[in-house]
Amino acid sequence: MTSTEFTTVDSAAAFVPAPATPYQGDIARYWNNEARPVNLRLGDVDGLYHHHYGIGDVDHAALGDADDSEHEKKLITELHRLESAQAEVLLDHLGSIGPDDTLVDAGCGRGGSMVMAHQRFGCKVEGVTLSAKQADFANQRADELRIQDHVRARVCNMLDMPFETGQAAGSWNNESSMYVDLHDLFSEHSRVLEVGGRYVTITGCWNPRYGQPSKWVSQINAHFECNIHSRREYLRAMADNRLVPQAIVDLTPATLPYWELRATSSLVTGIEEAFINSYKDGSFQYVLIAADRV
Ligand SMILES: C[S@@+](CC[C@H](N)C(=O)[O-])C[C@H]1O[C@@H](n2cnc3c(N)ncnc32)[C@H](O)[C@@H]1O
Ligand SMILES: CC(C)=CCC/C(C)=C/COP(=O)(O)OP(=O)(O)O
Ligand SMILES: [Mg+2]
Repeated sequence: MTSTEFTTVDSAAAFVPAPATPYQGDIARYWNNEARPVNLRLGDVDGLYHHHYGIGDVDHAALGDADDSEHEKKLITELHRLESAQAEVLLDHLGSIGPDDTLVDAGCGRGGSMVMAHQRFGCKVEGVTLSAKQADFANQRADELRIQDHVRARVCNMLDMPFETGQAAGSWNNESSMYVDLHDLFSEHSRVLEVGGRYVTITGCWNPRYGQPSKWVSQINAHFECNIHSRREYLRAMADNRLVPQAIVDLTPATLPYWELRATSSLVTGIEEAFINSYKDGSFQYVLIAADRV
């Protein structure tokens, strides 16, 4: 076998299943083509590549003066620090996970959260994404870190995961639940989680108190080809699928500093205004929900 054949066989792209729906085909294409500097340059800071947003206060001392020649580099490092802080908070809510446990990252992107989970708990982490490019990227990072026996991404639909019933001690969606029907999603998490297992999501959701999705929420949906759900829909779909919330944390005030900082950077993508305005007018919320599988 030539080295080229090895590359093909080892690549997640060699095993790409047909998309379950035309929409999922669109989403696979979207993430296969994604290469925004706001994601790649932040990931280059320490090799943890995220496709989620940040939380926490900005460290203005670390940023230095705006006319400092290193300012942009410091700003990128700071945005990345806030994105990793977000993943740490998600992992904090998984409860006690041991090295013999398996975790499932549903919609794992380039795998940054999976690496962090393995580094924290020593456990196995299985990720799924629709994008072969993302799965290859995540698996290459795992190889480079020599944790490929514990961290693995594959191309598959999170609504139909190749894991056994009750196999996972914990599972999560980090900004990936707005691509699927929530009843279907929580039914599948409920299946793969052991009884007593923990599910965690961090997500943007529209606020039922606002009434309907605001124009900013509609703009975010159009930008990412996703379908943001309401907070009420999350709670209802969990209740219908044996997932009992133990913590509901409104992270909206904690994520605003990230967005306000990002809006000043050279890496803006044009979606910053929609996030800032919808968080400020109360139509959109950044929320963590941790639930027990009962
Ligand atoms: C915004 S990214 C989040 C990535 C990752 N959770 C993170 O925090 O970096 C959304 C991810 O959801 C995945 N996704 C969307 N719909 C999916 C589905 N039906 N099955 C599996 N993955 C899906 C995409 O492929 C992408 O990896
Ligand atoms: C909170 C909500 C509604 C999220 C939608 C899902 C999404 C696209 C998350 C960030 O991905 P990214 O890191 O690739 O986006 P960006 O390029 O804007 O940083
Ligand atoms: Mg990003």
